[in-house]
Amino acid sequence: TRVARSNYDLFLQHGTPSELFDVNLGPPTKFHPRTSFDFNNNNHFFSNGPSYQFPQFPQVKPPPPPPTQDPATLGCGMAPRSCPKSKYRSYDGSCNNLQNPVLGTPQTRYARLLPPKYGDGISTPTVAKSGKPLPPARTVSLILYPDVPIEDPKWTLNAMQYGQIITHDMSMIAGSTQAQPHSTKCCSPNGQLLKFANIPEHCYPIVLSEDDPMNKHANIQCLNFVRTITDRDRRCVHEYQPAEQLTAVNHFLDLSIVYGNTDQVNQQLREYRGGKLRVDIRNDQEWPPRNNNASNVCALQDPDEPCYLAGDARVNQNTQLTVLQVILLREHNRIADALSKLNPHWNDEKIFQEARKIAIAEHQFISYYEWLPIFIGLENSMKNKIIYNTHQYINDYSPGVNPTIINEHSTAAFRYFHSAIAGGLDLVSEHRHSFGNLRLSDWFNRPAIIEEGSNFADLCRGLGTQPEMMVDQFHDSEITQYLFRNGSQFGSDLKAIDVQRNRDHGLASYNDMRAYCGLPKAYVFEDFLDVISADNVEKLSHLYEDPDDVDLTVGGSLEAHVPGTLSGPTFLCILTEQFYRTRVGDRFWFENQNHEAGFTLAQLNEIRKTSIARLICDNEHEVQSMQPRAFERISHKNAVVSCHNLPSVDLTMWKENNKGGESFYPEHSFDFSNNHYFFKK
Ligand code: HEM
Repeated sequence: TRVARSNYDLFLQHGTPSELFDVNLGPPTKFHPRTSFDFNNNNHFFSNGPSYQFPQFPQVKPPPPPPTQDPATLGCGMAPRSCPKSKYRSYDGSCNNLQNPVLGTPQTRYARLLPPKYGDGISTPTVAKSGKPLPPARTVSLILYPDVPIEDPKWTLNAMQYGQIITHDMSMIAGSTQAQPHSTKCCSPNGQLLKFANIPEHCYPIVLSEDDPMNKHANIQCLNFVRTITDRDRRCVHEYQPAEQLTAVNHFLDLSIVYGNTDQVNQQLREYRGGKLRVDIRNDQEWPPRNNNASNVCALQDPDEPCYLAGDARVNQNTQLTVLQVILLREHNRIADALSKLNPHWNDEKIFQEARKIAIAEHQFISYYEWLPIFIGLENSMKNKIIYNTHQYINDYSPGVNPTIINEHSTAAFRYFHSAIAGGLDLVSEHRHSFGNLRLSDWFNRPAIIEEGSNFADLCRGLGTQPEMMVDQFHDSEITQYLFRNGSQFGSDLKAIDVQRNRDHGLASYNDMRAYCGLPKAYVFEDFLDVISADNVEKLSHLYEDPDDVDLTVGGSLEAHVPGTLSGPTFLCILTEQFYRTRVGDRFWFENQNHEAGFTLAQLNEIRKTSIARLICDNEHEVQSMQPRAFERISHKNAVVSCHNLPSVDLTMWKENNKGGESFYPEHSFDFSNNHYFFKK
């Protein structure tokens, strides 16, 4: 059967609620209206802006940091000297906001919705109200996040995996690779606690109790944990200003995972011919180039195994993440090939930038129109002006909206979806028969597996066939006992890390964030019963001394979901705020009407035909069929069809001077980067 209309067309036709997403929308969500969020509150981003009003002024005087140094040498964001007039994004996100060109660039601070809650008011990890330590992160993980495997009835592993693509595009805590073991060792090589005097700077190890299964079976008492680098570490703050963590990548949703976050990385990735990105060809297929630093980046068992180089350092972290990175890389080259055939007079730079612009737009479209409605709800996304039901431009860019990634979003709310991770990856044939399964922890940082036999196609089909795990409080032990185990019996625990990271970043408490998001403040543990089950409230009351002590990561993850979404109200409020800012704070957002940098309306409506299903089909020739909505499980309403029958972006709309549509590229006559074209005429 031919699927005549794109997912977006169906969405337009059905409006809200849509058959397309087939969600139970439930009653309208109630949370803090976004408009009352105080943008000025976030002005700590601007290092020269007003400093914090935080509730408890330091109870313990921290050692003063060394004198402020020139940020140019150490980071914390440096404004470019000037912003060249360009119709394309920079790689580092600079000059996206012309009023504040450094906004959204790598090595700058995360934003915050609420002031931090450090132990000493300045930088040490959060402690209980009483001053005592909080319950150990690993204990919290063992009690609240056990492995109870429940498959999601509706959504595929693809939905989980694309989520990780989106997060990697938006942020990465500075100082960590989030993959390979950190070079700073906070525990002895055999997992013992170090003597206090021997613990390196920035260590905040996760301590295991005596009855911990890892301790009992392998005598492991300590898991490595290195604190995120802050503006204080980089010495670009004043003496008593509370620490703000830095993110290593640019904040925009701009496929920086493919193109890199700096000019230097981008240069390493480009072929400089035909507008293409560098690839290695093996078995007639395109693979990312080799990483020259393989022994440090990957966990190779044989030095000849591939270890990839991409725009993002985490590309090799897990098998299915690498699969989607390869698909996105191939998509760029596929578009570049098509554009150079259509416009043989374009040079490498022109083809590269136009292909990049199209690939980014497809990615923004898939992220916002296919992925977000599942995770934060269709109605919620529309109501909050995150997506629109239109064939027109959407001119909502606002330079006053800060596109910076919010700490509460990346360190707590967005990590909630770690729950959807599956511990085994299905290998699936063209007939959708699952004939094998790879263990996640066998292949962390070992991407070679995707090149073996027909694995790449089998994994692509697996992404669209295998269900993701239910988004709930349960987590697969592949990530809570075996994370990055690299051949050892045990590894690390991602949930314990998430809880520890919450405290490392001094996030506001769950209770304060609840109140910020419009839920009543809790005075006793029972007050949490409005959104958290009695069983979990009881567990919280045993773990924590006071309702104000409950970590945001923990409380938020136990809330009942808002109908039609995969999140409770507190996380939903944070996620909604972030995705609003990411869209409206991006001058190059694909739906903006921008005579210089945007698309023609005809091109924009081509972009709106793309889908995750077609993206995979177009970039792995052995995959010949796919269900139209590949974040959704196969069913009679979403049956597998031939790839050719899935709607696709017609790239002939990018043929210059195409008389069929509108007048394309009218700006060319003023664009000096293209003056060979101008003068030729
Ligand atoms: C197999 C899949 C995944 C693995 C192995 C994984 C692993 C990790 C690891 C090791 C970290 C760094 C932890 C730290 O040191 O603080 C991290 C961070 C994070 N993860 Fe995942 N993750 C996966 C999937 C996902 C998914 C599906 C999402 C959301 C949809 C997600 C969201 C995040 C976020 C937001 C961060 C913080 C990013 C930042 O540094 O700002 N992850 N993950």
